[in-house]
Amino acid sequence: MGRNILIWIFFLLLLVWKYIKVLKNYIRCVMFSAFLPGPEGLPFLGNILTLKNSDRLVDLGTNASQYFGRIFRAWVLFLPFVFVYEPDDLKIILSNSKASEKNFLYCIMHTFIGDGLITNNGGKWKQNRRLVQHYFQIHYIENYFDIFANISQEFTANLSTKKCVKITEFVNSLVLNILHKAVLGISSTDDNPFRRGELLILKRILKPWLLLETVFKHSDMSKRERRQNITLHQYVKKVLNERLCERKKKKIVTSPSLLDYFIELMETTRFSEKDVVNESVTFMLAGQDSVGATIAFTLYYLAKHQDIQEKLLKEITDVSPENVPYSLDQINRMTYLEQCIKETMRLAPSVPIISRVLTSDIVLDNYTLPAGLNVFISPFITHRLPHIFKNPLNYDPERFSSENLKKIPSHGFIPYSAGPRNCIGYKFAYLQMKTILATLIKNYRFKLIPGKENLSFKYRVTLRAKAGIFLEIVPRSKIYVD
Ligand code: HEM
Repeated sequence: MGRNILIWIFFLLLLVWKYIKVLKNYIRCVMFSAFLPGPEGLPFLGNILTLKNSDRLVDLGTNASQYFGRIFRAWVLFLPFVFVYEPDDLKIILSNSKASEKNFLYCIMHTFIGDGLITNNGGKWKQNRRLVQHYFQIHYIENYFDIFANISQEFTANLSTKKCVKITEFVNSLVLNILHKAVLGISSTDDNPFRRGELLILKRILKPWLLLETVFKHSDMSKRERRQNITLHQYVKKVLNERLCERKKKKIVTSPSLLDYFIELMETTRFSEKDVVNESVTFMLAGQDSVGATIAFTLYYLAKHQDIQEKLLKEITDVSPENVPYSLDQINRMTYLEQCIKETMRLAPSVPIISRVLTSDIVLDNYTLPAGLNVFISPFITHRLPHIFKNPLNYDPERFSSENLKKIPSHGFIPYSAGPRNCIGYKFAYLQMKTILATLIKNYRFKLIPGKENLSFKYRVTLRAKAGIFLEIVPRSKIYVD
């Protein structure tokens, strides 16, 4: 009896100690943030309403360093968030995975995405990242080239030339078809559930009582997200089961998909069947809007800057003068195309913000950030710092020529984040985006439409064009089809 009481007291003290530590950290974060500059907020709500105002967000993102200096804070209710955007500071935070982890905002995504590399922390993330990383080496990625090239060509051949095409819709459909084939090894259909997914993270922050898991799980929003999550997981599980049946029948897979590699891991390592499904869903979602938005934004900037589009066309036709499908080597030689994509990702990074919580104090040049602090890292802000990129609002692919590239400081260009939790799919994304854009630009000229010349952003988890992007498409010559 006496021993039981002692054990209870021990656990109680442990609990009290844990909460005292959390409280102590919270008070340190509030004290630290209270003295930082930042946008004006409302009592109690803080800066929540700013999240609804895309124009204000773009203004803050473009002028942060002029308004606030090196770092600034924003409040979501009583929680402070600190924005860090100078390359030297980012290097310290992003390269030290022991000092920072993904924070509670990624738990919000969990209901929809489920477990996977994006949402996991700790040992599970470490194990799966190490196993999956192997299949993202360039020689594996290059195996997908035929999928990228064939589907791009098929879509380009069927692109109707109209005075006004909603380019965002066209590109998203093209990217989803490619992902289906490359990740799941099947062709996409019109009713596949990945066409309908929606992350409700922003809507949830705008109704902050829904940030409490106990309240959220009874809401319609939560039910909708859980239904979507179940549908996506069931869909992938069905594809996996069919694939496993084919393997039992010893059907030979000529061009393996990512799912085939995951099955290989399942058969040889601790990667479980659940991991196969979770990671496949994660990769299907991670590779969709990010790539789609970058391609659509690039076409917009090329339509706006006809001289740059002409220069790019010259590179494409110099490398590939014949009207025949590209080879991998030709795509790899298109360096100006890569510069154009990078310049798009500088001005319009499709992941405009990522977030971390500090697990220990971090010393920067002028500040010590306290443990427990929620930090926002915004490629959108960093890429618009005028002391890193002169005339930051100008679209100029020359910034990424081999000569000028050396002048960009480490962590000055971070569209894929950096450090151990950087984007695992970035080589996949570059090759895919280059192949799609080279196919489109060789066959069509893209032009702005009078009255729809302006691009205004809206922030979701990915950056989007407010009302979509509409362009005029003019055929260059008769298109080639196999
Ligand atoms: C233009 C295209 C893309 C951009 C700009 C992009 C950007 C990013 C960024 C910024 C992160 C870090 C997120 C964070 O720390 O919160 C990330 C992570 C990730 N990305 Fe991408 N991404 C792109 C394409 C892709 C593609 C094509 C795939 C897969 C096929 C992919 C898979 C992932 C995964 C699995 C992670 C989580 C990695 C980890 O934490 O270990 N991404 N991406």
